[in-house]
Amino acid sequence: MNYYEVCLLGKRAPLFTYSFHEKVQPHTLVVVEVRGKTHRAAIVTEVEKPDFKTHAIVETLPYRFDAYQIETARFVKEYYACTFGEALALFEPFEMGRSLPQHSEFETDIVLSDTQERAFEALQKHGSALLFAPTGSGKTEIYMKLFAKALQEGKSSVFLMPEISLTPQMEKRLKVHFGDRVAIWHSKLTKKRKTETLEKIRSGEVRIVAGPRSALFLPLHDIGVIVVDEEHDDSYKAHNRPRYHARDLALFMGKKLGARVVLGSATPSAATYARQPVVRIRDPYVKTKKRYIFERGGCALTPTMIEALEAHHKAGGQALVFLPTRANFKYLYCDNCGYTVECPYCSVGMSLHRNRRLVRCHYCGYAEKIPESCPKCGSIVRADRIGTAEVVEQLGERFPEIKIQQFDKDTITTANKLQKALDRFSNKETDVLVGTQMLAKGHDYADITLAIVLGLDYILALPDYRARERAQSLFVQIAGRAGRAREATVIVQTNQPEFFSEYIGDYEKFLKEELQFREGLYPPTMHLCRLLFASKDEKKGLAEVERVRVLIERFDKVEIVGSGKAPIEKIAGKFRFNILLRSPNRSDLLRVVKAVDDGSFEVDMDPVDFA
Ligand SMILES: Nc1ncnc2c1ncn2[C@@H]1O[C@H](COP(=O)(O)OP(=O)(O)OP(=O)(O)O)[C@@H](O)[C@H]1O
Ligand SMILES: [Zn+2]
Repeated sequence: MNYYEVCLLGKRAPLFTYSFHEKVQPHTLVVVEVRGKTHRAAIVTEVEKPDFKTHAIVETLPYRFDAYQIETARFVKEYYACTFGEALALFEPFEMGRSLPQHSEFETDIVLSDTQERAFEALQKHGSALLFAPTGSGKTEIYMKLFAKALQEGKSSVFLMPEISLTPQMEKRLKVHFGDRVAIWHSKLTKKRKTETLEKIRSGEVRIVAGPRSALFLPLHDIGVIVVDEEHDDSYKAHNRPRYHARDLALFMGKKLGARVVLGSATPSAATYARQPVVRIRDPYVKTKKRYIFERGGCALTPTMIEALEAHHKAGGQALVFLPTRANFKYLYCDNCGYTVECPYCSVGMSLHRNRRLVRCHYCGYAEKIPESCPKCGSIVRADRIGTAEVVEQLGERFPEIKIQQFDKDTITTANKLQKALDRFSNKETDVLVGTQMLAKGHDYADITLAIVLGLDYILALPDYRARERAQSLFVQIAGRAGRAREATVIVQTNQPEFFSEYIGDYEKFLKEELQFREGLYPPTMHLCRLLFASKDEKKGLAEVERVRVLIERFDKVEIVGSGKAPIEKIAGKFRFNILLRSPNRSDLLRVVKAVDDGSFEVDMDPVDFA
């Protein structure tokens, strides 16, 4: 009899020992029984006969995880603090005994401009690099040339994009050049489609997979290129265990695989800009004129905007109206001057607790009374605003002849609805899209001549160290959806117009200043880790936080920025608490967290969400 330690895939469980009458290779997929229920599991190692009673493996399956998948899963387990089984469950294993696909010739008709060609060549010089290029500069064309080159070398490619809202249009563009060699992968595919696609990947028919972060984990043969488009986007960070960041994992996997990693963005994250070699393009592919109008005032449509909507519609143009997602937490902000109550210690906006009449920093816990009027301009501060539905309604009443589509998570709930909404926009059955962050990402429509941007001040006031970066990047990305082929107007409602106008056409300047501001406080020079606690009993929860805080203090290695209640104090009947840790040294942070981690809290390394 042989004995094996196995990990239960996707389970927060320790390794278990099972027996099997035959030899089984490490990393093979198996089925085991735990308390009468069957589970998918993977062989971790062979072990000596244990002195306790073991059960037999129910079945071995003809699938195996590759060495790079195992190494990446180990890294995820250590770095993002989860079990090996949870980490490994991210991956789809390879099929055993499947012969490698034949390398077939591939001709491409992708023609890059000189500027694009230079960037393409420059990217070849680096194992990984940032392609820092404005919206509409043809990053997608460059990626496609990279995929074509990989194909010519008999290699596969992974093309990550932040959200499935981008996949339908991208799929069309990719199919033109790659036909059936390309497949789209995302979590909303039907089970049948998933099985079919996986089979095509395993057989080598599909050599390019495009999709959101889960597309990183497929059994593609011989990955030569990994592209992370819109690398600045937060949706690359998983919000559940394992809380990995797909961009960072792409870099890790690229090294293991010897694959080239290209991170692309018009508005790269400050961290990537600081860490990666930069390949720069300065101009869009089609240079068009863009006019910017800044308007002060609250988050509402102004007469200028309404006139512009009508005029652009009459001229046959399409328009976008952007409003930020309703934040999960409330914060305070002056409608008149844009003033935000900031924590004096953390330089982030403080969140509002109206019933307690205070504003509190949820990084460090510092609190003060809600100011009765804005300390800067004396007018009344407020914390409410309108959403997409209200704007759609307002516009609908005003212009019954203009066809408006609400474009946010409330209305676009399925892949099918998304496809239909985008098709209607593309066919000009819709004139105006009114939406949230979903609008900002990568869409390429030639006839958008007007972009209206509301509520950027709310983003600026977010209690988040990346508030400025998020506001800037949204502004540039939304503006970038307009004027891709025709002259366009961008109307921005903000009480801090200088903050946006200063960097128009020069995002790099913003990044440099932002990095200076963060020096010694926030990433990339400092690393953050957030510990999340939840408890039905408020007192017990607080005591738990206190206990862990005291343990961490003993190490004297990492800074405790703050601890206490989370900004969203209660979810699903559970009180929420957090501890925010900071250190210039990642391994110190990991070591301390590991030493105190007894499973009673969630660990969020490199958090992007502070709610
Ligand atoms: N070399 C090229 N040949 C033909 N068309 C091109 C070329 N480069 C760019 N274009 C066209 O210009 C438009 C913008 O290009 P693309 O969508 O690739 O830009 P992008 O940099 O990916 O933009 P974004 O950052 O906004 O996603 C597209 O419609 C694309 O087809
Ligand atoms: Zn603070």
